[in-house]
Amino acid sequence: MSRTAESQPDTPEPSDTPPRPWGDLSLLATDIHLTYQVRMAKENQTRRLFSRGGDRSEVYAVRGVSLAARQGEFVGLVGRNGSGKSTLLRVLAGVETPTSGTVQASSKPQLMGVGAALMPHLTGIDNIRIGLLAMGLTPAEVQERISRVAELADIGDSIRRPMRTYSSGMRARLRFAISVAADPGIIMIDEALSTGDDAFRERSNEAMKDLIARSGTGFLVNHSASAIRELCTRVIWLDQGEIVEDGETDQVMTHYSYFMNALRRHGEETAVEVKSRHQQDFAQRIDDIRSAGPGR
Ligand SMILES: Nc1ncnc2c1ncn2[C@@H]1O[C@H](COP(=O)(O)OP(=O)(O)OP(=O)(O)O)[C@@H](O)[C@H]1O
Repeated sequence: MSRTAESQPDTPEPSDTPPRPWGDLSLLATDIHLTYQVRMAKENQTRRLFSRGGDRSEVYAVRGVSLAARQGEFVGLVGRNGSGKSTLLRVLAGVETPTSGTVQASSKPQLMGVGAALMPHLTGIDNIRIGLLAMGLTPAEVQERISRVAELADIGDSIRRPMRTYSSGMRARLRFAISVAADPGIIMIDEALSTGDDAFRERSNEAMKDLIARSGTGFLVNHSASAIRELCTRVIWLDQGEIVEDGETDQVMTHYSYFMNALRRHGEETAVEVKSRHQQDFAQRIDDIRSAGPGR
């Protein structure tokens, strides 16, 4: 997998604005496949127990995904359980290596919570300091942003207590606040926004929108259709590791909820028919674009 940081040209441009060889493109993934090797437990027929040492098998988690994301886009990844959303997100973030395919990004993606490995014996404030330093901020920048992080996390006086005394929700809120404060060009979030009460959800949604408005790019995995509809400008629907449809939020979410309803009410066979129709339409749109050639 190659990961490309934005490169500087040999000759400086006359303007103060640094040139962007990437234009407004921020991430490009090409033909990503990821297969996990798993060992199946062997059933002991007499004792009805499972033991190690069974056959090896493969789980095909991501199959031939290609996508491009631009600045200002907030991309939602949706799909039923096990469809490959989290695996794809980790590959795009560079924390998991695909079996084949490439991911290139204009800046290092920040998978929420990964850059800031929080330490249980340190206070919230110390964790903010260390987390922001670990994500590449200077000590002066850290000092300037500490209060903003504490405000967004909104965990009251607990910010001065050791992290080991926090509830899991408080930890998730602190992690989220640290990740956003680092102002990453590309942020990736897996479910975390569902943590917390309505007030926190509102504040965190606002913080995300601000980040994207400042030319960031976001990716969000979330099972809540309302969170996806509220935040995402575009949605990618995955099933069995493949893209079914990639497009405008309202359209993809309408098709996806139709598929999920079919699955609940009529079972797999009918749902797969619904999915195939949308997948074929999407493939046809891509073919049409390809045969029309580049626009002007
Ligand atoms: N570390 C792993 N080892 C083996 N198989 C894995 C591993 N992680 C994920 N898988 C499998 O890969 C497939 C995709 O999993 P993934 O977690 O990406 O799906 P998901 O769409 O995020 O699911 P969910 O909505 O349930 O969180 C599933 O079949 C899952 O069982």
